[in-house]
This record gives sequence, structure tokens and C-alpha cells, in this order.
Amino acid sequence: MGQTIGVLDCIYENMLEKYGPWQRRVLMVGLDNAGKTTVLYTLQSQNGEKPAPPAPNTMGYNVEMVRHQGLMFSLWDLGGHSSNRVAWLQLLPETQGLIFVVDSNDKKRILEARDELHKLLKNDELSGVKLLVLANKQDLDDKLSTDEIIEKLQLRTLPLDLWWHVQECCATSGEGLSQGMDWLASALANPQGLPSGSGDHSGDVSSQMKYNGISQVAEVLDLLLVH
Ligand SMILES: Nc1nc2c(ncn2[C@@H]2O[C@H](COP(=O)(O)OP(=O)(O)OP(=O)(O)O)[C@@H](O)[C@H]2O)c(=O)[nH]1
Ligand SMILES: [Mg+2]
Repeated sequence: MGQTIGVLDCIYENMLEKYGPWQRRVLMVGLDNAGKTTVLYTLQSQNGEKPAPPAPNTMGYNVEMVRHQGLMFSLWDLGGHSSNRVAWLQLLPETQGLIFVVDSNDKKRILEARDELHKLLKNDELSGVKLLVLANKQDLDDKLSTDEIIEKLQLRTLPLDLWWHVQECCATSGEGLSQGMDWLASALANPQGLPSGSGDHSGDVSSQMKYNGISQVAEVLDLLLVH
């Protein structure tokens, strides 16, 4: 196991070398059915790319390189089913941004989402991470508002030095995704200067690049998920 993670680190260092200081690792997590994969591929299609065919219930992960506001993100969409969640931990080192996707319509599971988020944030590797909460499925009638999501997820109990922001969105239409990415890009670009909850301004995912190294990282993760 240790050797496998070492290989992962090595590949990631190669990616850093290739993309320099602009490259940021962003993990996208949340419960199953929250809409993570839809977010990933809607961002891809907003960028003019042909998105991958929809694949519900991600077993493992999807990963794409996304450029936004001059920053290059390696955006990892990790399957949210409980059997997948242990794999989230493998990617925590070097993670600078965390996108936590919530199904705003699923009131029955919001406390499970809260518990997963707080459990994840207890990991030391995530100290200094910038947290974007996507309050997804805002197109549905019986949805939780931003204030309700903040309260239910107990975001105000998080450490004061942890920056977080809640963005309402609809992953199927793409509404709100760009604003969320704006906040994340600003937070990651100006780690000293952006107070929690501020920084919304418009912008688009401008381009996307794929890097061969991703498939190597993916192979290593495949091994981790199988064992
Ligand atoms: N109405 C509505 N449905 C959405 C929205 N976003 C995603 N969905 C639907 O929710 C379902 C689950 O979406 P996925 O993107 O597969 O969810 P996921 O978080 O990747 O789930 P796992 O891979 O199991 O972790 C799909 O049927 C999507 O079409 C949204 O904004 N509004
Ligand atoms: Mg998925």
C-alpha cells in the first residue's frame, strides 16, 4: 500500500512540474446521487468539450483537468457511495480545494452529508483547504436554501481559519457552477486575501486540458479501489 501511494505522489509531482505553480488539486466529494459527476461533465460541456456519456453511480472516480481564471485544476470526482469513501482519503495529501456537493432536495440525508463532511475535514492533510459547498438541484421545488444548508451542515462550527462558501447551483443546467468556480479560483489564487463567503464574480471555465499522467494516477487508484 505504502509503495502504491509513493507512486501516486511521484506521478503528481510530475504533473506539478508540467503545470507549475498554477496546478491545483481539487477533490469533489459528497453523498452518492448528489450530482458530482453531472457537475464535472457540465463544466466540461460549458467549455465546449464533448462530455462523457452519463454514468450514474460512480464506482471509483472521474478526473479532468480544468482551467479557470488562469488556474489549472485537476478536478477529481469521487464516487459517493459508502463503499467508495475510503478511497477519498488516498487523495487528501496535496489537496488544496474541496468541492462538497449536496443534493439540496434530499432532506432525509442532509445529516449524513454533514457527518461525512466533518469527518473528512478532521484529516490533518486538509488543513488550509478551501471549501466550496455546491447546494445542487436548486431547480427542484422542495429544496433547502443556502441558509438552511449552512445550518444543517453546521458550517459555522468549522475552524475560523477554514474558508468556506456555499453556492446554489443546478448541475443539469449549469446555473451557478461558474460562480462557484470563481470563488474557488479566487480563494486558491489569493490565499491571504479573501475572507470566507466573499469573492463572487462572474467568469467561465475557459479551457480544459487532459494530461496523460492522469491515466497513470487513475491506474494506481484502480488498484487501491480493487484491494
Ligand atoms: N433535477 C436535478 N437533477 C440533477 C441535478 N444534478 C444531478 N442531477 C441528477 O441526479 C442524479 C445523480 O447525479 P450524479 O451526477 O450521477 O451524482 P453523483 O454525485 O456523481 O453520484 P455518485 O456517483 O453515486 O456518487 C442523476 O440522475 C442526475 O441527472 C440537478 O441540478 N437537478
Ligand atoms: Mg458520480
